[in-house]
Amino acid sequence: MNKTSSTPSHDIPSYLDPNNLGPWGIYLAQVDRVTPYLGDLARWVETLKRPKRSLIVDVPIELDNGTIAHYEGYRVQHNISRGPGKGGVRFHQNVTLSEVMALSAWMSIKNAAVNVPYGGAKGGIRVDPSTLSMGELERLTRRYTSEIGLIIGPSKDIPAPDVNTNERIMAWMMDTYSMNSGSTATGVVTGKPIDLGGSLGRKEATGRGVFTVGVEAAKRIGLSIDGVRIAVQGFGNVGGTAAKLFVEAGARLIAVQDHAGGVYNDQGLDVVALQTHVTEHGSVLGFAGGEVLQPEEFWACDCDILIPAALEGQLTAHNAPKVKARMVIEGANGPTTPEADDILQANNVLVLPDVIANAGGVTVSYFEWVQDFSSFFWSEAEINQRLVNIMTDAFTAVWNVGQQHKVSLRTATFIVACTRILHARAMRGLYP
Ligand SMILES: NC(=O)C1=CN([C@@H]2O[C@H](COP(=O)(O)OP(=O)(O)OC[C@H]3O[C@@H](n4cnc5c(N)ncnc54)[C@H](OP(=O)(O)O)[C@@H]3O)[C@@H](O)[C@H]2O)C=CC1
Ligand SMILES: O=C(O)CCC(=O)C(=O)O
Repeated sequence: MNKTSSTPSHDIPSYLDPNNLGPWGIYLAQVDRVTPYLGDLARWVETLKRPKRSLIVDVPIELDNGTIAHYEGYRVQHNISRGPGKGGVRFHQNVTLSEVMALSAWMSIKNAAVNVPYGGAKGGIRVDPSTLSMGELERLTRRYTSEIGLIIGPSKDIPAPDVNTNERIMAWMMDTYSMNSGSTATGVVTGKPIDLGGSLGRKEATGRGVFTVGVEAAKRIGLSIDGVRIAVQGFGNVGGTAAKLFVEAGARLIAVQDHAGGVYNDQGLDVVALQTHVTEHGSVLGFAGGEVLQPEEFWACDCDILIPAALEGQLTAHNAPKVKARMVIEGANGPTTPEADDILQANNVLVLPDVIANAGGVTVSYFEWVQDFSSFFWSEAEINQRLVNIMTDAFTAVWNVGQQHKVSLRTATFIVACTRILHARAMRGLYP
């Protein structure tokens, strides 16, 4: 190709449309906000606006009724300057390439913010897994793993659980990759069952990290956890664990909302009984220990700490003005739109952003990966203590940058993380 016909260096491929209004567009807006704080490294910022690799795969499986169904799957490695790609796999009916790109980019930021030696990646399949039998789910997982096997591996890209995926799915992924590569490769995924090289503490790690940074931030704004009123959206792995830890520390869980409905009790919901109810009935709906809460009432409920722990785009310009909480802790990835961010900041609501608040999961995933490589496993107490140390130090660094530049904690986290990523990029140079 001659020079005049080559693509200009800042031509934007259509799938990277900067006017994208979905999660990818939100991520790009967040990068734009941090760019003025990057100094000389700003010359590399375009790197953050383009995923390194985006793989779209067709995942055909035979359903139990004999028909063949095709699902679209993705694995995106946003940035691998600091180490292998790392991030979860989501099975959900609304998964899109734009969403997976944004989730992979947030993984790059998160991993750099807590300084674990990874880049950022994420994967997913557009499927409602509740419509599949166990056999269909296993076939789907195994076929997807084989399809993305081109780019994953213990030193290339290491998946983990996310929405609607769990340790059983990680076991199938590990087994499929191992069969295809001819040796048992425990380090190819994290969040595995303990008996297959999983780590103690991983299941609760994201919620524990949410709790840890919540306590740290509360200290700084003079909020006592004892008696504090919390409301949680999403009562799965992250929301359920965070709620339980806050309640154990003396907080009162007054509202919970999941996909099917909401439940409220001004005197406090019994978190253990609620978890049992969800396990038995699949939702908080119908829980006898509280009254029904309408979806629009949830965001306006009279709480001190609000924890969105479900999906992206939940706190918007529409409901952010109603928030009464003093603090929002983002257990979910991307729950707050940039407009909502501005409204919350103007209303003096402190937002602890996803890219630091929910980093506990990947931190213990890192411990799992290290333990698998060394075949030497740590006690749960040791893991939890190391997790708390990393989260506390990372949060303190972000808090100090926020104070120094008088910016939101989201922008502060991006300053810390983007500086680390782009410094690594600059040191590595461009040419093979
Ligand atoms: N698992 C992990 O280690 C990490 C997860 N995260 C993020 O945390 C969030 C939750 O993940 P996780 O807990 O693992 O997922 P789970 O699948 O365990 O739980 C998801 C929860 O969100 C609820 N939910 C789904 N859609 C909605 C909706 N539209 N409105 C209200 N509630 C809804 C689900 O309710 P229902 O069951 O009724 O559908 C369920 O309670 C995601 O954003 C994920 O990316 C971040 C870091 C690590
Ligand atoms: O544990 C991991 O590797 C990643 C978890 C994840 O997907 C996330 O933090 O959003």
